[in-house]
Amino acid sequence: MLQLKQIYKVFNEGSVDEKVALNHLSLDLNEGDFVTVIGSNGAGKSTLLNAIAGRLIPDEGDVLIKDKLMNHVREHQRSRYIGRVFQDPMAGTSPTLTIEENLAIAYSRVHKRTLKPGVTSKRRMYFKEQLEMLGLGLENRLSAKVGLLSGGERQALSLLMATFTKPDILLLDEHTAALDPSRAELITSLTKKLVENGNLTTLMITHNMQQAVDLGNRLIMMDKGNIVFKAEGEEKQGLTVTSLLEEFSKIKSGGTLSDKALLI
Ligand SMILES: Nc1ncnc2c1ncn2[C@@H]1O[C@H](COP(=O)(O)OP(=O)(O)OP(=O)(O)O)[C@@H](O)[C@H]1O
Repeated sequence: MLQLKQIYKVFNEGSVDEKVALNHLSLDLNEGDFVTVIGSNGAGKSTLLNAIAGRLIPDEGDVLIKDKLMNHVREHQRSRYIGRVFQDPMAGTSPTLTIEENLAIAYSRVHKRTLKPGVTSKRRMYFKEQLEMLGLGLENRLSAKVGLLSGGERQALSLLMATFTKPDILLLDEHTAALDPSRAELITSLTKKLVENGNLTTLMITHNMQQAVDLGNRLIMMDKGNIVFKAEGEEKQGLTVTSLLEEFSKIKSGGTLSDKALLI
């Protein structure tokens, strides 16, 4: 479903600030793979998601979605294939538009040919059904301006907007990190449900080791722009926070390791 071949990205090349953010990274995801992505600050996690989404173009390497080369497909064109949720709950929705209008925009991004002015009653029913899955009562507030929603409600709506069109790839960029613990838990369980229901191929960056262990069927750990540890299948299921920290410790050649090295 997604192939990354030898992706290389350097920032500020030739200057004292030169930084290799992605160092010939390769990754192959099958349909329905749910990969949690961990790694310390500056490891290249967000750059990886930006390269997939087309927000930045790698200096070298290929990005393929469903065997189609994406290197020259711009970010707004790739949004047909890719759903993305950011850390900031304000980032994925328009506050001055209603819940229904926000959903209509997300819908039309994918169903371009079916775009009609206004929201038809059939489509409104569909939006209501989708909102019901969130369990937050938003299906009864279709005409409410999104700016009036709480951070958690807004992030749930962003998640729904990124998933209900069944994108080929779902990118989650620390999407629970800015929420209080109970809301973060809600968004985590919604993520699990929506990804499983849609069998969505997903990459989720997190600094929460427990979340990285609990969610998904694969895990990758990044360091210095490349993948330094990966687990899948039974190995992934058997991972614990302690075993992950031990792996990281080994990779960092025996340095004293605290949770902080990965969490911060
Ligand atoms: N636009 C940019 N210009 C210059 N340097 C950048 C840019 N974007 C990222 N970098 C650098 O590339 C490296 C990788 O950054 P990236 O944001 O991908 O890391 P990350 O693993 O997502 O980190 P964090 O967990 O802190 O979000 C960092 O050293 C960062 O400073």
